[in-house]
Amino acid sequence: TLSMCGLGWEFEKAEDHQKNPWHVSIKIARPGKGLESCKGALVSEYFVLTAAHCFNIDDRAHWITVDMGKATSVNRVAGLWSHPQYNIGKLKGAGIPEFYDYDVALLKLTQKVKFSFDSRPICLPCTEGTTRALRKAHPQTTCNDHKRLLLTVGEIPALFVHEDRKKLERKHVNIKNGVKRSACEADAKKAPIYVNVTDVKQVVTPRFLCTGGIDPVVDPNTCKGDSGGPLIIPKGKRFFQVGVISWGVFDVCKQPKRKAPAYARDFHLNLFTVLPWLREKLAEEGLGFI
Ligand SMILES: CO[C@H]1CCN(Cc2c(C)cc(C)c3[nH]ccc23)[C@H](CO)C1
Repeated sequence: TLSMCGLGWEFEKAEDHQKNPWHVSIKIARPGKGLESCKGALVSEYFVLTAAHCFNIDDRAHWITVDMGKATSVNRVAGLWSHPQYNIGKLKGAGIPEFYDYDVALLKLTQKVKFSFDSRPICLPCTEGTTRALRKAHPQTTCNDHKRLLLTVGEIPALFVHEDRKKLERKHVNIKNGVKRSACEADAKKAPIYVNVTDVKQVVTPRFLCTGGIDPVVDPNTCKGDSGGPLIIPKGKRFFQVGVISWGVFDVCKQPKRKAPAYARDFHLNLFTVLPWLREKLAEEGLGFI
């Protein structure tokens, strides 16, 4: 059966996880070290999409658990694949301690997820599910059509989900994909660890979407703990993932009392820039990449 992606249960009484049935919480329990947590999105029966920086090179799949919100089970992980071009230490030689290019990873679960009210995948770009969800279901619909329809030029209304003590809160932001894009990206240089950055393009590569700041409106910012969660475009009562939350200039959760500065921006890995990798890794998942 063709499972419908990106469908949330919108009734007011619906539970958080029924409204956001793709939202997952990821825990990494490294022996002898603390617990690290990240977020992710269910994208098929076996796979969760998240950020590569949530993991270390020597992390083992069996240290990772995936919680889909239902009190009962947590899911175990059979495999972890970070994007091959992800390398957080790549620019250390240039005095840039953290480099987030290609910050995306896929986790394969040990058991197939039974889709339900609480667990259902989000729509990925350039899949048949997205064509149907965009109600453009004519066979000529191309991957470029998806990009044109979702990543329009200008300020794009989008959202991410912040999890606070098991409560899921939707945060509404604007992707700066037009004239405001360069100002958004320029604020990356205000990050303390980027003091040695001469050209912002060294750290804000073409792989990123930019949100945050106060223009056109004050955008909420991400926290470190939001890493790996989806950046979502709501369209016609369906939800489309266009990005993965990667990094931010200012961690609002670290200084909750302090108002975020105007230069607080957030950067998200643009899924349209890693399609060959997504197609390859998700080839067996029946998503019907176009
Ligand atoms: C460029 O320098 C910064 C890089 C990352 N930042 C941490 C961080 C990560 C890792 C991931 C997400 C989603 C974040 N949202 C807000 C902060 C934040 C710190 C600043 O807090 C240093």
